Amino acid sequence: MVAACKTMLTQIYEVATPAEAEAISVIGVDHVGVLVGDGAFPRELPVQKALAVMKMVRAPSVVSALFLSADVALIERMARELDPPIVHLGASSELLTPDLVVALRKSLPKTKFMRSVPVTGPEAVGVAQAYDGVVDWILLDSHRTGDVQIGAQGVTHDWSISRTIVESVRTPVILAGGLGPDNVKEAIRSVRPAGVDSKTRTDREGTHSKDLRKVEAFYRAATSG
Ligand SMILES: O=C(O)c1ccccc1NCC(=O)[C@H](O)[C@H](O)COP(=O)(O)O
Repeated sequence: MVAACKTMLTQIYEVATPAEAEAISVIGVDHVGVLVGDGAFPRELPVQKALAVMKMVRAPSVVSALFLSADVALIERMARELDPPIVHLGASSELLTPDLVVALRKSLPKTKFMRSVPVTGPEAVGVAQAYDGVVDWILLDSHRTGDVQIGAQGVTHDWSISRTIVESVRTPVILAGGLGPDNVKEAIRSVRPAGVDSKTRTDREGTHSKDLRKVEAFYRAATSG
């Protein structure tokens, strides 16, 4: 029997249907990631659809509501309507700065916050440090130059930079970017994050719907010692 490593946090995006939400929480994934917004980005769920997905998440799993928008008023309004335990901010670094995140936190005091940080080079260390103590989790992700949002690239980045960040901040770090069942153990060994995230490599090939066998394999690989 494989011993479970209960301390490794797991997070799966993007969960877009009530059935996926229920199944993924039953697997034991800690954070069930739902992409929400006003439709400015592809596949964003509006409030009513997101609520139907969130309703099916079984405790102790919780919902992480991802906003790719940098429109703070929109994020605040939708977060009030959804009331998710976690708001995940995925707008690019230039568009959504730490001072705006601090202001958002003040207006949503009961909500936990996660901030994506693009790991594009050594400058990512300073970007991550600017969020240290500002958010509850820092998510280190791959980024395509010019994108106004961070992530969903399906590719890994330089894990040595991510390791440096893990060693230089106190805030728990979740590693994302090109992770799947086959490389998550190596990623954990290399970076030593508090948690791991997967989107593309736990999708059904060529789609944005989840492959539950891949999700379960990812979860098992991440949490077995
Ligand atoms: O979940 C999405 O659909 C999404 C879309 C656009 C940007 C980010 C998105 N998700 C945020 C995450 O935290 C992802 O899970 C992360 O970017 C990992 O992506 P991948 O490299 O595809 O595993």
